[in-house]
Amino acid sequence: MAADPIIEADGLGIRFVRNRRRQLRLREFFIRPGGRGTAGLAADKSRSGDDGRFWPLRDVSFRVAPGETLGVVGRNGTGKSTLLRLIAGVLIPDEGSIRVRGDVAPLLELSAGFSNDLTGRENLYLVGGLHGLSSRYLRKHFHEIVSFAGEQVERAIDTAVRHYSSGMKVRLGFAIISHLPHPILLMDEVTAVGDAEFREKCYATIERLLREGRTLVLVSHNEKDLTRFCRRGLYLDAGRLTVDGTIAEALDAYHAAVAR
Ligand SMILES: Nc1ncnc2c1ncn2[C@@H]1O[C@H](COP(=O)(O)OP(=O)(O)OP(=O)(O)O)[C@@H](O)[C@H]1O
Repeated sequence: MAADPIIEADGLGIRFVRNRRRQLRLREFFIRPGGRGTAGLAADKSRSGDDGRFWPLRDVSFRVAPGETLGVVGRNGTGKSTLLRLIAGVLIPDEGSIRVRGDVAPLLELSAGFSNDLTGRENLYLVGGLHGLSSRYLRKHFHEIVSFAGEQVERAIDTAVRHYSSGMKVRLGFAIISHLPHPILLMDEVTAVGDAEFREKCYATIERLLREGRTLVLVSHNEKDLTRFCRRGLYLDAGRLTVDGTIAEALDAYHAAVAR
C-alpha cells in the first residue's frame, strides 16, 4: 500500500457484557481523530463466561488507504456495527488498537446529536458546530442544507425538533453531516435514510463525496449498495475477520455462509 493508512486496526477486540453498554455519548466523541489504545482495559481475556461477557469482535487487523471504499458484510450479530463504532470512537477497544488518521463524518444515527427542545435551525448550528463547522460556514450554507433536507423540514425549521417525524430528523441530519469536509465517511445501511426520493439524493451526494476522494466504510446487507459504492470488502464471521478482499469476494463468503 503506497499511502499511509487512514484507518489501521491491529488485533482489535472488544468485550461486551450482555445487556450492558459501555458507550460514550455521541457528543463526547465528535471530531476526535487519532489513536485509541487499550491501556489497561484488557484484564479478563476469556472468550465468554458465566458472567455474560463475550467478544463480539476479536483479533481484527486491517489497513485502509485514503480514498478506499470498504464494504463490511456478515450475518446478523457478527460485529459489523461494533466495528463502525470502534472506528467512530464511540466504543473503546479492550484489546489491540484502532488508529484513525483524520476526522470522521458519521453518517450513522443521524438524529442522535439533536436536542429535542431546540428548533431545526438551532440544531443545525449546534450539531454542525459540534462537528467543527464554523457558524460562518453554516450561515453561508444554511439554505442549501435546509433545502437538501426537503420541503417538510424547510417549513418546520423554526419548530422544536421534538415535533419532527423520525424521517425529518434523519433528513436534516444527513443534510448537515454530508456537508462535513471530513475525509472518512462511516455509513450503516444507506437505505435506512428515508424514502426513495431522498435516498436518490443521498446516493448522488455519496457518489460526489467519493469522487472527491473520501474514504468510505459502509456496513450493509444491501448488495446493490455494497457493489455500487465499495471496491473492497471485509467479511466478518462471528466477530473474526475471515475475508479481506474485493467486495465480490466478501459477498461470496457471505453467500456461502448463508447457504450452510
Ligand atoms: N452495547 C451492547 N452491549 C452488549 N451487547 C451488544 C451491544 N451492542 C451489540 N451487542 C451484541 O454484540 C454482537 C455484535 O453486534 P453488532 O451490532 O456489531 O452486529 P452486526 O453484525 O452489526 O448485526 P446486524 O447485521 O444485525 O446489524 C451481537 O451479539 C449483539 O447482540
